Amino acid sequence: MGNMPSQHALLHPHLASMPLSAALAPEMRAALSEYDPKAAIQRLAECHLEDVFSLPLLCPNFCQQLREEVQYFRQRVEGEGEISPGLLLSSRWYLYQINPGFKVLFDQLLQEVLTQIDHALIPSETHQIAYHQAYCINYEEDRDLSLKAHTDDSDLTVNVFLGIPGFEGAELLLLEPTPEDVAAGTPRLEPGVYKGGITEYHHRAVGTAVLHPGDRWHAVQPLKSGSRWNLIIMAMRNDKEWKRTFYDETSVQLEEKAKFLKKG
Ligand SMILES: O=C(O)CCC(=O)C(=O)O
Ligand SMILES: [Fe+2]
Repeated sequence: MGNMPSQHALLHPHLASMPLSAALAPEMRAALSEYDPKAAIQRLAECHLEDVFSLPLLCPNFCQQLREEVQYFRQRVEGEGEISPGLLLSSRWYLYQINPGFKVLFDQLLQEVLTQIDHALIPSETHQIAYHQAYCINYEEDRDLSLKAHTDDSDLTVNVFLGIPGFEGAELLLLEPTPEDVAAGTPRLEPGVYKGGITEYHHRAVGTAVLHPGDRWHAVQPLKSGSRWNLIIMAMRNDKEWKRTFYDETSVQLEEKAKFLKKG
C-alpha cells in the first residue's frame, strides 16, 4: 500500500539491478537466442491442460535471493507489527513495496520474455500482455497452508517456484469444473461433491513457471511439511476491458494503466 515504507535496508541490494539475461533460466536464455525462439519456447514448454504450460523461466540463484529478500522483509515488518494487506487473503508480499527496482526488472521480463512466451504458447490470443503486478506467496507451518479454489484477477498468471525444495503437500490443483460445480459459485472440491477434472501440478524445479489464464479455476492443497515460496506475476492484456483492479494499486500504477488505455 502507499503507506508502506519502500526505503529500508535490503538483503540483496543489487538483485533488482542485475541484467535481465542473468536472472533468466539458462534454458530460457538459450531458447530466446535461437534462430526461431518461438519454436524453441514450444519445445521447452510442457503442456498440462490446453491452456496451462510450464517451463524454466528464472535462474535458481535469482529465485533464492528473491526469496531471501522477501523473508528478510517479512521478518522486519512482522517485528514492527505491520500487517501486509495481502495477509487478509494469504501470506502475500508485494515485491514493489520491498524494492521499486523490481518493477523495472519485471517490466522488462514482461516486455522481452513473457510476451514471446505468450505468443509461442497461446498463438490465438491477439491482445498483448501489457501490465502486471507481482507478489511472493508462502505456505508454512503456523501460517497459511492452502488456498481454496479461485480464479485470479489477471488475464495471464505466471507462477514461479522459488523454493524450498523438499516441502511436502501444497500441490497446485488445476481445475476443470463442470457447469454444475460452479452453479453456486466457488467449486467445492470434496470427493463425492466435485464432478470436474483435477490436474495436480507439483512445484519441484526452482525457477520453473506455470502459466495459466486468470480465469482457470485453481487451488492449493494443504502443506504437510517444509516451506513453499512462489513468485506470482499477474499480467493483464491490453484489451481495453481491464477486469478488476489489483487491490494494492497505487495512483502511479493507475496512471500507468490509463496511459496504456489511451495508447491502445
Ligand atoms: O501457490 C500457488 O501455486 C498458487 C497461488 C495462487 O493461486 C495465487 O496466489 O493466486
Ligand atoms: Fe491464484
